[in-house]
Amino acid sequence: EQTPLQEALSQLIRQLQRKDPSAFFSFPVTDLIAPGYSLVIKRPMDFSTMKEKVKREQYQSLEELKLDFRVMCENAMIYNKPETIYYKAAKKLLHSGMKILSTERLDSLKQ
Ligand SMILES: NC(=O)c1ccc2nc(N)sc2c1
Repeated sequence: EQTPLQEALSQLIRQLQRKDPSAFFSFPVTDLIAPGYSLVIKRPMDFSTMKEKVKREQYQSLEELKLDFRVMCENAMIYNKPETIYYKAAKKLLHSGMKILSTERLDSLKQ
């Protein structure tokens, strides 16, 4: 029952999640584990929310998924100090994820 776009986006999220082995980005960050998070971060994002958006067909394009992915990583680099494992994981995830989501890579898959 998934559209081709939903199928493609689900596959990309699976690939991105493999780059987050500690699962720091699997679920919404709570104020319980991250004091004051909801005061600092205006646009929370995580992989479970992205998957829900795919399911509800709330992404019209790959670009929109890329935006949420970037926001998710940047949130972690705003809230967490540079010396933390969360900041470092976010920086690494952003770089590896942007390669996975790069259009030239995806175009090459289409040919
Ligand atoms: N994605 C994040 O920014 C993140 C994830 C997990 C986590 N656990 C903590 N104790 S602070 C924290 C922050």
